[in-house]
Amino acid sequence: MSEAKADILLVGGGSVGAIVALNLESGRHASVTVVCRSNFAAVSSRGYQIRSCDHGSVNGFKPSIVVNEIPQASDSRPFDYIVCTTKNVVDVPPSLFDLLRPAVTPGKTVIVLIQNGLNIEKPLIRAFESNIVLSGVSLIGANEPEPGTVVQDFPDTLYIGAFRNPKVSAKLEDAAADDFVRRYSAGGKTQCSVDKNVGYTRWRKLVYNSCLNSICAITGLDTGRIRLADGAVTGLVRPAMKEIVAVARKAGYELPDSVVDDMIEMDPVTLYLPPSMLSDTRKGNFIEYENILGEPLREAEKLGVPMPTLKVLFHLCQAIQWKNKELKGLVSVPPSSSAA
Ligand SMILES: NC(=O)C1=CN([C@@H]2O[C@H](COP(=O)(O)OP(=O)(O)OC[C@H]3O[C@@H](n4cnc5c(N)ncnc54)[C@H](OP(=O)(O)O)[C@@H]3O)[C@@H](O)[C@H]2O)C=CC1
Ligand SMILES: CC(C)(CO)C(=O)C(=O)O
Repeated sequence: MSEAKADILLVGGGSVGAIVALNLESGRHASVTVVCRSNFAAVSSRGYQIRSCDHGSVNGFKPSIVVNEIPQASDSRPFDYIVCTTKNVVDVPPSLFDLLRPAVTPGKTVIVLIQNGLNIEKPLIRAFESNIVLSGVSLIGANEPEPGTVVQDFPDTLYIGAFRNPKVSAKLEDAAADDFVRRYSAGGKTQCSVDKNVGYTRWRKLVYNSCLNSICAITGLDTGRIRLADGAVTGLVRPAMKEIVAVARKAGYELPDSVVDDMIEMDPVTLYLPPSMLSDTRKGNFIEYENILGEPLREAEKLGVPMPTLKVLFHLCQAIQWKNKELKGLVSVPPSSSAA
């Protein structure tokens, strides 16, 4: 007898969310309800148009259900999993936990955060103390150049492991990670594996994200061009990456020296890959600078590790965020006193 499909709510049907939904649905061990926002009209009418290095061209992919607001959890059929693939922008309300609250069944729904950054689980574990929260670290290189059209340039590699919730048994957390990996992998077009050391994996990925995402977003250059640009790798990328490695080591995660070159060379130059933060600045979207730069900086301050390059990158990103907040009416400035 085949096992029942898991009921999965996927919040954030953008670049990563579309591919996650495709992997889950194609394995036939999950039924996915996708919450879309700006691309709702496109996805609900025509489905996703996907060009993927893993799946080829998939035109008109429609997950089981497409909605444009977070549904209320049903007593008779609660969600087994809520997968979050929104950008984690903690300095812009509403908070992720307030957004998810109606759909979470206490003690039942497993929350999976497929998002970049450090300490993203903390507010979720505080808000849902009887629920399991899993970490999803993704390498995928996906973009949505227009609503509902998704381009995936990098093979989907996803690491799933448990964030430890002191009020939930570690055995149940690990079993949930195993179950999710099995369902996600069932379609056979992805590399999804269990992550036994979530802290290490997240710090390792920060070597890329804190440095390349921010430097590309600030300069407007993709990762290929940043490697070709005069002085950018030696003057900016490498020093920033070494600072992340130093603080990770002080925090107990022994990253090897080779991680710096591994991250710089991760994508081929001619892929001209825009990291997700550069895609956001190009679209005028808010950026995830707090969890990608702010949290590592705060850890460094606690541990007494200097991060001069990261600090400058953080404040430049903070200024970019403020610019977008003003454009979107979230902050206002006093009237101009210029005579012009
Ligand atoms: N793209 C990539 O290659 C990679 C991304 N990541 C991480 O994965 C996460 C997702 O990134 P990515 O897919 O690129 O992001 P996208 O911006 O492409 O997609 C996020 C989606 O979430 C939607 N969304 C945001 N808030 C809400 C809400 N309140 N209700 C419903 N939908 C909402 C957005 O809608 P709207 O369009 O209206 O804003 C958008 O469709 C991030 O943490 C990112 O850092 C990790 C590895 C690689
Ligand atoms: C490493 C990379 C570029 C894609 O996997 C990423 O994490 C991002 O775009 O934020």
